Amino acid sequence: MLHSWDAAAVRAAEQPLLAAGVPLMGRAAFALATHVARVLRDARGRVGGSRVALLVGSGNNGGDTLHAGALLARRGVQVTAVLTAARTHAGGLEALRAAHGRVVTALDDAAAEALAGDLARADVVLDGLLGIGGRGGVRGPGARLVAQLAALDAGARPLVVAVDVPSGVGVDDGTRTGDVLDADLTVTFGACKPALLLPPAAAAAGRVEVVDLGLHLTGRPAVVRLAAADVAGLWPVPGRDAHKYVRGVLGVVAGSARYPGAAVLQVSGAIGAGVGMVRYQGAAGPQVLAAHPEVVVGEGRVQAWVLGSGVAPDDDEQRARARDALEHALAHGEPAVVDAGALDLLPDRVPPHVVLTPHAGELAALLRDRGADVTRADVEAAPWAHARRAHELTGATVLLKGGTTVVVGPHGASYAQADGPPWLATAGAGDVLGGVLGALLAGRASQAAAEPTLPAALAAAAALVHGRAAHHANPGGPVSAGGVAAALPGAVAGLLRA
Ligand SMILES: NC(=O)C1=CN([C@@H]2O[C@H](COP(=O)(O)OP(=O)(O)OC[C@H]3O[C@@H](n4cnc5c(N)ncnc54)[C@H](O)[C@@H]3O)[C@@H](O)[C@H]2O)[C@@H](O)CC1
Ligand SMILES: [K+]
Repeated sequence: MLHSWDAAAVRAAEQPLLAAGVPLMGRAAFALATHVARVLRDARGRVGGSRVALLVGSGNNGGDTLHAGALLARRGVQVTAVLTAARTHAGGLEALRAAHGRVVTALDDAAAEALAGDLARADVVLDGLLGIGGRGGVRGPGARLVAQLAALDAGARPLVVAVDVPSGVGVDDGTRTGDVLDADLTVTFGACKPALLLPPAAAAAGRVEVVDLGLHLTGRPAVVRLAAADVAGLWPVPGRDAHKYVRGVLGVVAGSARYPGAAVLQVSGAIGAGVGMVRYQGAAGPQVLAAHPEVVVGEGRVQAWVLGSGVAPDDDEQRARARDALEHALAHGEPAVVDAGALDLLPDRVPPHVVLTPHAGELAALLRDRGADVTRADVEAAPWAHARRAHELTGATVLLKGGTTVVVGPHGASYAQADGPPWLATAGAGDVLGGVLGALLAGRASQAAAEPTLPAALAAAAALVHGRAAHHANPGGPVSAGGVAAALPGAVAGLLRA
């Protein structure tokens, strides 16, 4: 499990150590230089004689970068620091000069332009413009340097190591403003930051290395990412005396005569994830039974529900079934996944064991229905903020689908999972995910209703398993939603062994 902490929490944790004279910047710079040396060795086969350029901003992030540059210069690296602000960390600058590093300034756009060639020839560029003190996108000549580097062809671009965070990202909310230099590696200090997990900023971070500075971070982390090893603790693994009812019965109200595929895929997801039994309601019964003879079609007792996938707005019959099921679930404390065509059936407030699974467009519509002036693009620019808003407005746990899945529950529970390959962006994949999550909620129904933050953890686990199954389905290549569902049992088994 990877925890991230916002800038204020990191600063608060640094304070007592700084007061006690612990050389945090020295530790950070040493670790940074060690990682950069490793990058140079891996990419160029040597450390001494290679070229490193430092993009240096006005604060301590620039200080870290200069101190690391000094350590690299002492190992024979040709280091050039580009100072982008009138103010520069004095100790860092002194250390670099003492180590015979080259120092140039880019205090206006013309000077920044003139350095384009120098930067492009570097083996590695360290992005030390802004760290946790950055506000908004990079401004001033630093922005020009970033734009020049960002415009280079991938093959001609130096490797980029971001210092603490890629400069210009919203450290605490994962947004990004203006040009951000995509890093190959981010070396982050003291703790992971939300921007390194959350979309869209996290895409700029590359691989993330967290340097332990000995900070004592308390309270709830801002955003968490589950790892493979966390799944076994959340998964409803049957005991020796289990039977299908104990293991959980999932009611599925999905698909229609026109869209039977959504129902088939959702049921495949639930069965692949190991649900005890599925009861299906809707017009796609024949197709569901043809694919899964173990399914029972019709009403009956269930422990949890999945509602709305592939249910068209004009399908009055299926919408009525979804509405009845949702009312039943709410009246009886049964967990429910509410997807696509059932999202507009939600009452004003629901408990957190109701899990909404919208994509960005559906989340925007849900927020608009509740009076917010929000577009799909707004949601994509700030997914976490909008998922939180939806949780606050409805009370539900919210799983926002996307390349990185963001989950928000009560008491500040937030997850960002990036486990699937981009190939997973394929028709029907979301239906499979709903089935997986339904299986988890059915298997742990009474706990999910009693522990307000458990549904969020289960939703994150479902996203992780779904992503893993996509890798299993066809490593490195295209996948179909059906293929992902078929790969689920193997993926789950692998994770339970992890
Ligand atoms: N406090 C400490 O002892 C430690 C701090 N560390 C480093 O210090 C960093 C934080 O340092 P600071 O608080 O000095 O902040 P930063 O270095 O992140 O930057 C703040 C400076 O940038 C300017 N600035 C803010 N937004 C800008 C924008 N959009 N465009 C251009 N300039 C902008 C501000 O005027 C300020 O001078 C961390 O990210 C980390 O790299 C590490 O050395 C570990 C220990
Ligand atoms: K940075």
